[in-house]
Amino acid sequence: MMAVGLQFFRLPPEEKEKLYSDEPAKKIRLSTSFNVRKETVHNWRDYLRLHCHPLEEFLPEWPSNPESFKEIVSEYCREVRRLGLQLLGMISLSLGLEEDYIEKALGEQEQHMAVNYYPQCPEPDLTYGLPKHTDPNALTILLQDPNVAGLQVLKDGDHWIAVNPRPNAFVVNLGDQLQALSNGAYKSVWHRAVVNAAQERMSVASFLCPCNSAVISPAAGLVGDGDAPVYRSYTYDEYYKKFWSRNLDQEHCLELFRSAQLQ
Ligand SMILES: O=C(O)CCC(=O)C(=O)O
Ligand SMILES: [Fe+2]
Repeated sequence: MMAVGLQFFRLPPEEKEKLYSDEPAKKIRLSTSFNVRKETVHNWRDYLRLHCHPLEEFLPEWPSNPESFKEIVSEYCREVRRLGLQLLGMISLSLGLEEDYIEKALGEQEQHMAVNYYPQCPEPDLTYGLPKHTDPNALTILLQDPNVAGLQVLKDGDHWIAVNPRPNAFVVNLGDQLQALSNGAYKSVWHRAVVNAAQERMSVASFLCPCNSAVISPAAGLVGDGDAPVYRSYTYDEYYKKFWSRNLDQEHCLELFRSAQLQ
């Protein structure tokens, strides 16, 4: 997966330009930074963003250069989805819910992928690959460059720790929707990617996302008995639009969805 991703970013600019777009709603696009339409300070990142489910719907539009791209990346996407759904089952159980609770609550989940490419940066102290953010979706499965560190997570709200790559391991991030569904029991982690002067870096993030019409609210089994719902109900469509209308490093987007009683 990493190798074919890197081959893609090594293509000549004229070839890559055909896929360039800064329109967040586009389902297949090559872009840069995070949201160049909104932000005033750009980040040191290029990324290829693909919608991946249902595969048959999107595959025809995926890059056909490098030649092996579609085959390798589609197999990767299928496997990652299987893993993600298994994890959601385990997370449901860990909350004392039915194993299929979260999967049902999220509806037929979309799956998006960001193939991130962070070039060597001559002045890494002046920028980020990705600034501090939480992922807006439900669950993120991140494959890191095995040889170059860069991911950091915020611990106890006040210091950053490096999550260095481990051979053959994924990093799993819980996103905003699992924080909401679990009524805050699971936290959507603040994380960022730093860049360095010596080496380029890659990461591949696979995002499982609720279907747009899914109504997200704290699981009924987790509220009551003195535990008020921390978040109000909303559709994922509403959440996702709000997320992309903002800058990445503002306050937690979920803060805007707190229930009225608790504000
Ligand atoms: O490059 C990384 O390690 C982090 C990527 C990430 O957080 C994202 O794509 O949302
Ligand atoms: Fe992220």
